Amino acid sequence: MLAATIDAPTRTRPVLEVENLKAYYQMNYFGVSREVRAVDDVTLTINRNEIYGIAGESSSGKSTLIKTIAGAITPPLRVVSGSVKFDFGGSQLDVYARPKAMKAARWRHLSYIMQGSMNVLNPVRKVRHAFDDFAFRHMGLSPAQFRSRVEGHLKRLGLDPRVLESYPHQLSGGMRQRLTIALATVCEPEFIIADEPTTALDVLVQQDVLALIKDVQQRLGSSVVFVTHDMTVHAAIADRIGIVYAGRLVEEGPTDDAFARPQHPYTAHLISSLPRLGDVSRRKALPGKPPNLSDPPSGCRFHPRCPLAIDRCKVENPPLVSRATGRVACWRAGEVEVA
Ligand SMILES: Nc1ncnc2c1ncn2[C@@H]1O[C@H](COP(=O)(O)OP(=O)(O)OP(=O)(O)O)[C@@H](O)[C@H]1O
Repeated sequence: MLAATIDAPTRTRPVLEVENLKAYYQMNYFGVSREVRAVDDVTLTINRNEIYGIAGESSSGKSTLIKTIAGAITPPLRVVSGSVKFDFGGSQLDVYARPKAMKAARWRHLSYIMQGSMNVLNPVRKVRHAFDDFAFRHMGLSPAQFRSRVEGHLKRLGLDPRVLESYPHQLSGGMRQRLTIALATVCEPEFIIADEPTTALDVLVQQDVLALIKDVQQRLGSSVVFVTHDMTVHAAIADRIGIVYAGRLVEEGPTDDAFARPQHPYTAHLISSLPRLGDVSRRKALPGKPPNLSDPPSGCRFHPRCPLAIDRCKVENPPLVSRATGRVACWRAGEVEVA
């Protein structure tokens, strides 16, 4: 389906609604148990036909959030409360109320591009087996029709179908990542989840892979949610961006707005740490370290590192409230300057 055929009300129809989601790692060390609150009360909505980027530094909970959205959780991770609901063209899917339905929806309606392409490409089998193993049974086609569909899909994505006869180790990292994207999209899913889709690729290949994600998203009219700590990747493809700090969503809005007018001091910090052409001055590092998520700070979790913190921030957790173009959780929202 082409994006151009999607009318405006359909485009703004939510395809995913996450409400008050809490997902914790239940750890037990020598009889002492503790919870790592990696996703702590996250509420967000993703619309049809949009690319939503989740940003934040390492260990902020980005991967755990999208794993939880994908229903791909295993112990010690546990969903403590909240809900994740998809609406695939009128058919509702409540991920944690009906986990079996989620299994059936994978690949067909929803695909998940995990970190590292080798996870889905078996090193000792030719690439075509990955397509046979993951996609064939979801497409209701004869083997010959399936093969022709896969080859057509690869060609549309600028890939030579002969690559199906290669072993993963014969291909470059960029090619393997392109194949992972082709694999994740061959069933034309409405929703694509990607974890660090371009990390470990060099800059030029990275641009290629980003263009491919954008192209396939537009071609299918699907929604994409992806995670990366790299703000330049968000700037390149995300329509909207959600900033996560210590397991919580602290700011969300259209990417251009978030970059031009960040409302949260943490967003401002992420943006001001980006290198700028011709600017050789040293970027100011944020003091301190990201908090321990089994014992996070009281009030606003960012307060120990925040240049604008006031007493209220130490005791009261700021709610995520709507602003003109997005949402922000900060008692001093809007008083921020990008250095
Ligand atoms: N399997 C696990 N068991 C226990 N704790 C975990 C596990 N995986 C992640 N965590 C913890 O959960 C928190 C969030 O980790 P997560 O990987 O979701 O962050 P992230 O923002 O995706 O980081 P990165 O960018 O480094 O991948 C961290 O404190 C991390 O140590």
